Amino acid sequence: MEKTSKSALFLPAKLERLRALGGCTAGGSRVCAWVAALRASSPTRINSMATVPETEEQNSGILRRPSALQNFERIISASKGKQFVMFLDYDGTLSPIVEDPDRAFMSREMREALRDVATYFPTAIVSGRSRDKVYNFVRLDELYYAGSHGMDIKGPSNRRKYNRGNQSVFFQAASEFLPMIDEVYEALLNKTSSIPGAKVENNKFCLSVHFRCVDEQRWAALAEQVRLVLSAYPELKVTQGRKVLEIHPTIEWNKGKALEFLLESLGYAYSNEVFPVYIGDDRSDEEAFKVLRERGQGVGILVSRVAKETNATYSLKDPSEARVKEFLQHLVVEWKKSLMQGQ
Ligand SMILES: O=P(O)(O)OC[C@H]1O[C@H](O[C@H]2O[C@H](CO)[C@@H](O)[C@H](O)[C@H]2O)[C@H](O)[C@@H](O)[C@@H]1O
Repeated sequence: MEKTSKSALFLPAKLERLRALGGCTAGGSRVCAWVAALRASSPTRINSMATVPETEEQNSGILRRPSALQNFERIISASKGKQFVMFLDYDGTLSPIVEDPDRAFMSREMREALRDVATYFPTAIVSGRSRDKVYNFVRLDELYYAGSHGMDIKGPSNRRKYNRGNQSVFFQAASEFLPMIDEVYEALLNKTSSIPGAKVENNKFCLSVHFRCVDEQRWAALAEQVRLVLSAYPELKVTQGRKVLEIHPTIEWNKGKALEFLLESLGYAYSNEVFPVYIGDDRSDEEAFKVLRERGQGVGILVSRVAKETNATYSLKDPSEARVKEFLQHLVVEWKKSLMQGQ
């Protein structure tokens, strides 16, 4: 009698699991891996309006980082005598995650908190969005903006208070990729137009393919279109965000490099007098957390409802907006207090 191997016995169950992963039965392991990562990236949608909160159990075994709010005093005492520099991600950190990326507005209160922070500390937004788009949401001229995952950086035009080099800050890491990104954008628009809910966003030096409003059974089909289009562009790579595939040039540049670039522009490249704080919710923010960890400077703060593997030191729990705003407000109050005590 022919012997059935152990792996063959498991095959139907394995296929069933793959099917459950967004209709992932074709397209190879790359597409299935993307779909699996997308499923894990954000709360599951049960209808067009509601989300199911993820639970701690989903990530059992991973310990949540201590709360940045509960450890506020500790952060302040570590920063004594140093210059705070604030770095903030946009989506999911300063604005809530919503279904339509064009409507991810920041609240008036958050804008106020951000404006206050930027009055006292150099402050940068580091986002996957294009620089123009993120500026249009935030609309504060006194900030530094690093769009396209840090590949497009511009400092404030109207103020050089913190810029010790006193030069205006402007840097684009991937200009030569612009025509290619535009070409791939058109191809993706064309190839994904028949998939209901699919959205392709042009973020200038990178692209986002949104899965949030696509039926999960069609996720593999959408991911397969991305794979097919990109097979002609080995110069581009794909990373996963919150129900989004992000397409970037394969260059050694990311949010961590942008953080280093900005610290250098501010005159803090090799300084011990600086205390950078980076707050973000996404995989792409991990590069920046890692840089802080390696420099042994400042703190990375992960915004997340659940415990996750992270290079951040602290965390802020959802609702992200409320917690991030509270943290920024605390910082300003504490700073004003220290100024008064110093007088
Ligand atoms: O680096 P970020 O500022 O966090 O940008 C990352 C991506 O954010 C946006 O997508 C995410 O937020 C959308 C609005 O809430 C949501 O609909 C989407 O599902 C999320 O992935 C943005 O639209 C992308 O282009 C960015 O890459």
